Amino acid sequence: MEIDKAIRESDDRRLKTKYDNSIYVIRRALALYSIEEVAFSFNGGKDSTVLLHLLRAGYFLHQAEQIHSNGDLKDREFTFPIRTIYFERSSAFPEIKSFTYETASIYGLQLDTICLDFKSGLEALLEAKPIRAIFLGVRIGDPTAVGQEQFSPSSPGWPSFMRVNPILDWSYRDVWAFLLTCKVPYCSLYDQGYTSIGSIHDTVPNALLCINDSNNNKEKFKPAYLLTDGRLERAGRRKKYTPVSGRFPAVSNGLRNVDVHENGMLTASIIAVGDEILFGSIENQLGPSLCRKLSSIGWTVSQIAVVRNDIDSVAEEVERRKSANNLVFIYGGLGPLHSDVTVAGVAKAFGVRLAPDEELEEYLRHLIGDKCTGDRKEMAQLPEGISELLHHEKLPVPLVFIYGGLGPLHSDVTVAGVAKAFGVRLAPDEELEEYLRHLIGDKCTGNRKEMAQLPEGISELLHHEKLPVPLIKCQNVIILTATNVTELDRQWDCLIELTRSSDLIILAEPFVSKHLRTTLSDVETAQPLSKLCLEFPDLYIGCYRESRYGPLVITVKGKDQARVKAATESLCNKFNPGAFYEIK
Ligand SMILES: Cc1cc2nc3c(=O)[nH]c(=O)nc-3n(C[C@H](O)[C@H](O)[C@H](O)COP(=O)(O)O)c2cc1C
Ligand SMILES: Nc1ncnc2c1ncn2[C@@H]1O[C@H](COP(=O)(O)OP(=O)(O)OP(=O)(O)O)[C@@H](O)[C@H]1O
Ligand SMILES: [Mg+2]
Repeated sequence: MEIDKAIRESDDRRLKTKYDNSIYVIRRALALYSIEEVAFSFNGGKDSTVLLHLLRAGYFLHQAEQIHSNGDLKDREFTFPIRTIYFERSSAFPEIKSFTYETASIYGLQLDTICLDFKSGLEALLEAKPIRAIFLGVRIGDPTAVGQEQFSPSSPGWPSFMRVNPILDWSYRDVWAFLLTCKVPYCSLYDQGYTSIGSIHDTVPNALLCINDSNNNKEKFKPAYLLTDGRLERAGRRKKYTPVSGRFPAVSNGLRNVDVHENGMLTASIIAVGDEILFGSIENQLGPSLCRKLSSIGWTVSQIAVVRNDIDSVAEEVERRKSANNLVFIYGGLGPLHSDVTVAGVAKAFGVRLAPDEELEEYLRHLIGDKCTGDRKEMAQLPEGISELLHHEKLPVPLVFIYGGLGPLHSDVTVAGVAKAFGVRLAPDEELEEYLRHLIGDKCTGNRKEMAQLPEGISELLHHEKLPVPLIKCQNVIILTATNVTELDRQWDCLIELTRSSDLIILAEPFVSKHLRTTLSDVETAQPLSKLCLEFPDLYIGCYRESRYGPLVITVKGKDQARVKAATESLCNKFNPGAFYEIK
């Protein structure tokens, strides 16, 4: 098969992995459902074009296996029997319509054109045909992908079928790598700067691909595959799509949209995650250091909180802080350990699930290598809520009464089939995983994949050449990976450098402050200080003692140097000369 050959001959390892995983999902689906029970939802878009070729390759391999021809099946003997459904809309681009029909004719697709809306169309289709599973070209990052897995039952209120999403974890870059490597035709709109296609009413070419042609004053656009940052894929989609994805930069860099606090101050909150800090075993050194850094760029820190390594504690704190502050910084609890719950806590605070992020995984692959493949975890899944393990000391792995088709291969579908028969999903089973750990060892812990999960739809990676792994930003929450002050210094410098090119953190006017020291008692200073606060409501006026009966230090802080000076003079004038002296 041409596609399989093109991928095998390519030296793009990442693409090979994506391809293999998708083919695995397709073959699994074809093993679970008969050919009459599956359908392919095709609309001429780039994602469904990728899926078409994957399905053809997957079906070819499936059929070759079925007829034991050891792959001898020739391309020319090959027909593609999977029913293909196309919801035609009057608002679709003519180029999309014509590409869909041309493609159907080139590849001999059995195209069912449906002119109803999705839901009614599916209801009618499922009534007329025995379809139980539909392949879709949905990818993580699509607004409709939220909450979906590779196999996801249709939503409540929709007719009942299984949504199969073989390219759920493909990135924009993967899609183009595939289409270009396999040299397959795609809709001409993508060569005119369209990067994701909705209807004629909501889609324009992506402005990020615009080349200004000064000669004839006309806008020209580069082809879609030249868009380097896939997160900007939907920048040409208007209305409906614009505000949905947190990954869309107009929103994710949205600090400018966040209301500045009542007094014109930008406020940040700091959350440290660490049982050890609460036990008193280690000090929270990053908090004070971060306060100084934020203060140096004119920000006010409203709170430093320390929370336990516990998802709910993190989630509660983040939820409370994110709406009350322009930015929240969180650190600690990051990594593969059981106590590393920060990212999950942030996801929970935003009410989204954790989803695999390939870009982050790619960074982690460079950092921690290829050791972890996660097979064991995949095998350790059982039908949820109905499974019981039957232990016996003579059995290395406990029994579940059924045999054959058990293991990590694509043809090992028995457990999934049982789950399906009971209408429940497969869920990880820790007990079984423990047995498998003893049996097949610890080589495959899937740590890297686990660490490469991010809150879905709201995460953005902040790259900087000086950082081995990018920082993570979930809307207005920045996750710092620093574990000591030196690492924090480096990460902070990178954040500030990124800010200069992309408005990440607003650099506010810096504070001006004066510190006055006095040996006057606090009883003597209390009233004049209260009056001073009323006179200068725009300034921060605070005091602290160096010891219970020792000198008092008064701080006057604000953004206007003249006001700070006036306030300190006013205070000094209320007392005898020499009662206060300024300290640094
Ligand atoms: C075959 C198929 C199955 C779908 N199943 C669901 C579903 O189960 N739940 C749901 O909310 N939307 C479902 N949708 C709708 C899509 O999630 C989504 O609304 C649509 O693709 C967005 O496209 P639009 O912007 O053109 O409306 C389905 C769409 C298709 C084509
Ligand atoms: N009108 C439609 N008819 C059939 N399937 C559709 C239709 N609209 C969406 N789909 C299904 O939903 C998937 C996701 O749609 P989406 O618009 O995100 O991707 P695409 O159209 O393939 O590519 P692009 O992101 O470039 O528009 C499609 O791949 C297809 O499987
Ligand atoms: Mg589309």
